[in-house]
Amino acid sequence: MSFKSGFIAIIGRPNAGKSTLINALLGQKIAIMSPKPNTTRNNIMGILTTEDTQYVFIDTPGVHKPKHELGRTLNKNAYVAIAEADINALIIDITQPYGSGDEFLLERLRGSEVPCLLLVNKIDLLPKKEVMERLLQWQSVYPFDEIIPLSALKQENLNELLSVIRSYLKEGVAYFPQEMVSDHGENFRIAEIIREKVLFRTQEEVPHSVAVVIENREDSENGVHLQALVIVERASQKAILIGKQGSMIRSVRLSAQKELKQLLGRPVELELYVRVEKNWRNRESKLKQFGYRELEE
Ligand SMILES: Nc1nc2c(ncn2[C@@H]2O[C@H](COP(=O)(O)OP(=O)(O)OP(=O)(O)O)[C@@H](O)[C@H]2O)c(=O)[nH]1
Repeated sequence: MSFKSGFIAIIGRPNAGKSTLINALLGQKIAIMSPKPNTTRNNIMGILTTEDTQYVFIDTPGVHKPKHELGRTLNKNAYVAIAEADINALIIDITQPYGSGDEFLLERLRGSEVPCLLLVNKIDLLPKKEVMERLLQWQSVYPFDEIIPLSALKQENLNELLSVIRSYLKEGVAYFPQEMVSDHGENFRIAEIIREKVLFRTQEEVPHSVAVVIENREDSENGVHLQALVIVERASQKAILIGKQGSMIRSVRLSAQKELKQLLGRPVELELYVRVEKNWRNRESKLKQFGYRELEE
């Protein structure tokens, strides 16, 4: 059988399940996931290489109405992924009604000449009959090349999805070595895991105001010593994040430490510091410093 390869942009509104899907397809955590919208802030490649195919999935930030410079950068990066992909895969949360956010994304996709798939996610949450009704509605709003119902969380229909994607890929060589699973290095994944632990423990504006930067890393025979900065926008957010007698930051630290030990396969000692950087989401220099680069179109 001939070898095929290509880039598949996974796009969708915040919370549709993009990161969950990519992690499920790869069988490991490439991108953090949370119930908070706009969890993903970078385009992250998840690379799956099988005997006959290399799938390069691009997990993109959820497209939304931006309120900050950060939000504008996130949207822009999703559009760059659309423009560069060999296949666009729009993922939707079937439990959410069709709305202006979807229309906005479809407008973007209309300009693209590559195949466009609709991935209908979270089918585990609705009765089959209702899933069918909603599929028909979606069929009427856009000429998708394929519509694939699935559950990223319950890992339903994922093999079917891979074989459909393969049928649209062109013959070609592998872009990346077989063992490579992501374009982001280990320190990126470490910072993201810490941020995920914060997201799960905070509400409203706090999760959106947090960035994590690895300040120092020392690897030794005994394990890994990490110092990380957790950045927030206001002193009141810093107080929330530290918690009563440091209880919140301690809980974040312990939970992150546990997962990092698994990721690195060695003992991990994590130190966390909370710092206020006023209004960082609107400051270009800070966005760059914290790793949120705007991609070139
Ligand atoms: N029931 C159910 N929940 C799902 C499914 N897929 C994802 N979720 C949940 O939906 C939430 C959002 O998932 P993510 O994968 O973080 O979504 P995302 O599209 O990457 O989100 P952003 O990064 O905000 O753009 C999480 O709480 C997931 O557990 C699914 O198939 N079924």
